[in-house]
Amino acid sequence: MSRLAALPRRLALLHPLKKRTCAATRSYSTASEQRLDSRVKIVEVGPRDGLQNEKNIVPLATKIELIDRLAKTGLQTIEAGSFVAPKWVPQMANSSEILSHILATPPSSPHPLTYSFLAPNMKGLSNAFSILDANPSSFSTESNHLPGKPSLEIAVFASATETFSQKNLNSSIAASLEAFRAVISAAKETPYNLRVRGYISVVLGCPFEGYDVSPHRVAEVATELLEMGVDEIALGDTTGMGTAPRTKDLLNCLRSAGIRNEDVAMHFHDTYGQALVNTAVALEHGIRTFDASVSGLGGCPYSPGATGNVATEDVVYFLESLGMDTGIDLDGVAEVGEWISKELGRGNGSTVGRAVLGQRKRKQD
Ligand SMILES: CC(C)(COP(=O)([O-])OP(=O)([O-])OC[C@H]1O[C@@H](n2cnc3c(N)ncnc32)[C@H](O)[C@@H]1OP(=O)([O-])[O-])[C@@H](O)C(=O)NCCC(=O)NCCSC(=O)C[C@@](C)(O)CC(=O)[O-]
Repeated sequence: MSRLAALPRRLALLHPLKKRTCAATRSYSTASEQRLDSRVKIVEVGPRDGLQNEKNIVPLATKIELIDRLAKTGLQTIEAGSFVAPKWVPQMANSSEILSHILATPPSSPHPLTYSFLAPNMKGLSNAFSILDANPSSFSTESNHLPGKPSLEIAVFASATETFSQKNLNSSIAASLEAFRAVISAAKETPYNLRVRGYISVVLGCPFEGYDVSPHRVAEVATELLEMGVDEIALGDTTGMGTAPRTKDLLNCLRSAGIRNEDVAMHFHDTYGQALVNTAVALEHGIRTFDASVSGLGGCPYSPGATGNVATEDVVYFLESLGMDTGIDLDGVAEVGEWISKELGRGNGSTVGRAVLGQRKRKQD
């Protein structure tokens, strides 16, 4: 059954549960949720979330090389750009060129590849559509898989707090959700039939409102996005303020609200060094999709003090050490991480990346 066909049943489940309190965490998960599946999906967000905060404009050729190199490491979903207002995030201004490149010369890969682009409003989505219209038959859709042609995904991004929503989108949470409704429905229309991801930022701490972020509010926003038709909710610990107990409480709250683990991705930043601990909590809870950024690049321009996403190399090493299967070549990602760090003139932010490359060098010496 397709995801869309499954939606009404899921919504029928969600509605009566919407007002459940988050205390009701007992025995709600289904047998399939409890089954410990060892396959984990890593969403590489380096080329977008990782680069968007870089002060100096990264050359288009470097961005494209980064995306192409990452696609050869076994990563199957790569967030490649962002159709936002350039005066808000100048670094993402050449996302049209990036999308054009991906469609014109998709990297050869034994795996199907999906590229994701943020679009906060219809203006951003129209800009993405104009590239798709100029390149028909160059991408797969949810309903029409074309061998060797990448799939595309659009991501909208809501917030769990009003202050962050104003700072990031210049609008209230409610107004942003109304704008997303149009984006989601247009993205899903024929001929595009695109997958849509719905981010929720600052779910475990807000740079303006502190630790007091209500998990109930997160569950409400997630429910609204799912009702609008998003295929996945990505929970952003934008500030890295999340801790193990609070990650657990949040996920229990979402479960109580009827949100399925398979509809949830975790997006951890490592500002306080808690990202892998929180990853373990989410994994134990049954989550199987995690965002990460090569060499720990990143930080949100509208979240002062937030540092990078958890490094892809660290997440891969950690998950594989637990017996999980990421399908990613650790050495390959470590090389990309070292390369992009040098290109950006910064240190490699991945502990594992440095260790892997250091060990290789010692062997060679
Ligand atoms: C939503 C707006 C546009 C509202 O911003 P606004 O200023 O209220 O928008 P507006 O409608 O008044 O338009 C202002 C100007 O921008 C243009 N414009 C308007 N929209 C677009 C567009 N899509 N693409 C290109 N141009 C656009 C529009 O045409 C106009 O141009 P002008 O008439 O001045 O020449 C703005 O707030 C914005 O772009 N915000 C994005 C901020 C952002 O990208 N933040 C980072 C991503 S979120 C994140 O990183 C967190 C995440 C996802 O990683 C997860 C986590 O860790 O939490």
